[in-house]
Amino acid sequence: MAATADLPTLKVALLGCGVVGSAVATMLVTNADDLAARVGARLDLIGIAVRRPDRRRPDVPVDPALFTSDADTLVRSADIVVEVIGGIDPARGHILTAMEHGASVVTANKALLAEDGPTLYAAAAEHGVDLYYEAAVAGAIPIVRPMRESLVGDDVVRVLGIVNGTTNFVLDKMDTTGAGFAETVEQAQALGYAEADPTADVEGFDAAAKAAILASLAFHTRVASADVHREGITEVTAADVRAARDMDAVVKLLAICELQRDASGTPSGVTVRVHPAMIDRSHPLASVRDAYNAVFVEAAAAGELMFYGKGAGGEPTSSAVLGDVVAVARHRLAGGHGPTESAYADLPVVPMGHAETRYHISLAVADRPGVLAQVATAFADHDVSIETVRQRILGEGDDSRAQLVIVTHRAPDSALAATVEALAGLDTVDEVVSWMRVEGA
Ligand SMILES: NC(=O)c1ccc[n+]([C@@H]2O[C@H](COP(=O)([O-])OP(=O)(O)OC[C@H]3O[C@@H](n4cnc5c(N)ncnc54)[C@H](O)[C@@H]3O)[C@@H](O)[C@H]2O)c1
Ligand SMILES: N[C@@H](CCO)C(=O)O
Ligand code: NA
Repeated sequence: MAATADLPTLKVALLGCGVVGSAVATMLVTNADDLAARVGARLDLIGIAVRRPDRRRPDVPVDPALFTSDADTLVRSADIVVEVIGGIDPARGHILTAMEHGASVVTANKALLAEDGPTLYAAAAEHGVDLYYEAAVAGAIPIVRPMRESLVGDDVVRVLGIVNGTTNFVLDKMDTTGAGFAETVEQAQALGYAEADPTADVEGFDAAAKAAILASLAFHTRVASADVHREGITEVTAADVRAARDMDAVVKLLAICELQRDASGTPSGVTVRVHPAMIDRSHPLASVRDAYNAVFVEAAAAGELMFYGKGAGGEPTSSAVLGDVVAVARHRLAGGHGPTESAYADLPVVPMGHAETRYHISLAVADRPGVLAQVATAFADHDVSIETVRQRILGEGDDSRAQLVIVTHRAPDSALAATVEALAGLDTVDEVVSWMRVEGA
């Protein structure tokens, strides 16, 4: 390797030394020569801000004197600040201070970007620095840079993502073992996938933040976490998973970002939602197993693309962070900048009721003449067109019951909700056993 000792130096400050931060620090130190050769400058780790600087960290091969509890002072003297503390504050304040003092920022903080990304972008533009965040969506998988750069000449029309590893692990295990939700979450915790408090994952908050970031990038508009329709996986039952199997589908927690157009074909809004959905086993996303992530993108000219890999874990996530560090370091040396915020389209986020998809509905009904006609009328009354109906007779005689499984054509979510309410009110319907959206067609 060519000597790198004489190269110029860029000062890197690391904020946070947890799962991601410790892997980033390790890579910065152990790969120092290669990184220097790739950047054209040595990346000098000048400090690591943590809550408890005195704690021993034998796994992190750095000089213990680098640890400090004073993040505010540290960021003022850096060229590049890597923020892997997480959460909104104080991470936001440190990033803004860093930018004010001329540092480019690399962050993995999806929560902050999805809550207040425009403030960070504005500060980066004001101070002429970079804001990079590949690790914030789907960990190691390159998806932010493809959306911001590779696909920016095309028109993205839809993004379907499995962007949370914990929930994918749980749903995959429910599918392969037939087990219920609670016992599968316990297994995920035992294996270290799910946190002790798995709320952010299983209730879809983590996926919703990633969906907001993806939608903003895909459609050149601002979408925040609060704009995302969010349903988690806590209500998914073993029966739902079996019902999906019966129609050769699998249940996934999907992040779905779609462009809506008016009658003239002009983009008129976006829908952004996170919820469990059935997806046909022939769809590429159905093959995403265990805790893996994948993002399926449909673009006008490129057609369909899928990005697949590890969405979490210290080392995989640090790969994305280091890629960003090299990119912003190169810009500093060459005197250029990466992309700024692109929100010119300024599209409204349309309410969930306007989102259109297909639905799987399972009903317990009486087995007598006219039942099917009544059920079909409830769908027709709400302009929801039925694609398939399957009936299974349960029991015999006057009191025999039937299970009806109906799959619809595409319909607005509000129409489906009204149909389900009408079905529940029919005297021939014992119960709307379950309903779930069907995606990917
Ligand atoms: N863990 C993953 O797999 C993963 C994947 C993608 C993105 N991320 C994101 O990376 C970020 C970090 O995640 P993590 O899993 O490493 O978290 P973590 O909890 O393991 O680490 C957080 C670190 O920040 C430190 N910290 C907290 N508050 C601080 C403060 N006020 N000042 C200084 N240090 C402080 C903690 O001491 C700890 O060292 C989060 O934004 C997370 O969403 C994590
Ligand atoms: N908790 C997340 C990883 C960090 O985004 C997951 O399970 O995918
Ligand atoms: Na990524």
